[in-house]
Amino acid sequence: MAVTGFLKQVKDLKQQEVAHLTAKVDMGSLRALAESATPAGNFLTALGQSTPAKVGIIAEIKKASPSKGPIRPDLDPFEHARRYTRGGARAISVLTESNFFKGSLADLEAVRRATHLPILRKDFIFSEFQIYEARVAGANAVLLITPLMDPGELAAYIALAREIGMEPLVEINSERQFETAAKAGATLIGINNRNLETLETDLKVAQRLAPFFSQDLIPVAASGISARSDIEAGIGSGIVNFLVGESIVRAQDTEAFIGELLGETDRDTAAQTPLVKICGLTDPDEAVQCQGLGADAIGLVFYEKSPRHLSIEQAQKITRALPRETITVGVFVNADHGYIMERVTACNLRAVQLHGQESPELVKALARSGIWVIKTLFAQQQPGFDMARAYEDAWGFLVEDGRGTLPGGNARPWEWNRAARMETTARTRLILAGGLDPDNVQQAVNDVGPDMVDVSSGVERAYGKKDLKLVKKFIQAVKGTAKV
Ligand SMILES: O=P(O)(O)OC[C@@H](O)[C@@H](O)c1c[nH]c2ccccc12
Repeated sequence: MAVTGFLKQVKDLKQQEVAHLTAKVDMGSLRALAESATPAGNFLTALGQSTPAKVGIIAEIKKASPSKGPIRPDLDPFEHARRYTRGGARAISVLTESNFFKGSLADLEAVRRATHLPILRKDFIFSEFQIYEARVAGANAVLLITPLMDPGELAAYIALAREIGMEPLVEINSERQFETAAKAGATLIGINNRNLETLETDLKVAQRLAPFFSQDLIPVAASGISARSDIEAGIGSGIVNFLVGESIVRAQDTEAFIGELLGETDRDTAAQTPLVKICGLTDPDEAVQCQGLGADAIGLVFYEKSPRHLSIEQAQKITRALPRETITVGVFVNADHGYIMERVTACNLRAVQLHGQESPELVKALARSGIWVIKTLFAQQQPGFDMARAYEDAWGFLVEDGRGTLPGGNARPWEWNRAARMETTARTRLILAGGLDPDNVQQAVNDVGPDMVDVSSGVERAYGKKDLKLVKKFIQAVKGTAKV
């Protein structure tokens, strides 16, 4: 498709860049790598959950732009992604284009380490190479810009992205482009208020095009959104997902600004619903059912003295049965690096939970390989809550009492709110555990405000066997609803 203005300029430049890169790679092995990548999160599912009362904000990492020049050149993608996550963003968009937007794939990789939210790679994509590359770096979605390619190519790239586990966000700026995108098979369609040829922004574009969308298509409004009133105008025309770049990046208080866009008046009551981790599963069917009920994370115990201990083969059966977006967590007690990594690799684990006296060095070494490390800190045992600073590489802290006979899963409630007072450096995630059950979890969540709650015995009928009715009741108590 012939393009003009800025779009032509980028297209020419990027085509050369991509030709140069693809000359050097073996596309077959890159595709194999992309197919085996299983980043957490599902972009389509996440956006599908938005409603007029709870809109989805896709917060963008954008250091500079062609129309504005530098926006925030020193932006740290890792720290910013954490702020977006805490503030309640639904997904994160990362501009990886380097010439005009000063982004990189390394930025996307840093965001991947920082969050469990789904990630969109924003770039000027016109080759399968860039789609594979996005997946390998940890993306759950890629941007495809309709006027940048022929309708046939667009359809092929949409299919390719889905084949390797990503959902494309297909961008349009006119009625004609909408027709092309819909015919090519797009589900998520980004209405860019900014015309990429002239770089002019007009918020009315999304409102004008939204009425064309049928029920099975999801519109996402993008560009120029800077206030709650812009979101409300979008809601008025049937849009419930919004992509926001510059104004979020420039905000003084990122979390508060996202809260404003979401229409939250009281940050405390609007705090994010915690994720739910069901721990100590031993059966693939049960694990799949827990996931189906809304469990975000599944814990697999690799500790021989535990009644819920799994062999590598048993654990593989469970992780292979689960959908890609499930956060699979291997639980270890005083195991060494080799023992842990063998299981991470064989079972394709997303995270590890270290439930003994593991050293800060081990946490650091594991975190370096891109695994999310959850370190357990105990109220009544070492390492205590005062050790948080020493474990600064941890993705999160699981807080437990530590009095029971087993290292975990003792079904004993404790003074949870001691954890709420815990001091951490760059607020690492807080995962509340120990004695939680369907009857007490709501109170515990209100008292502590954790990022995740963890339960094992509280939803069991026997060691390692979950009572699905209790699992459902537990998830309902945390999230207000459970899936059916
Ligand atoms: O910073 P804004 O005005 O909130 O815009 C964000 C986003 O829509 C914009 O970055 C964008 C939309 N489509 C693109 C395509 C390429 C590069 C960038 C974009």
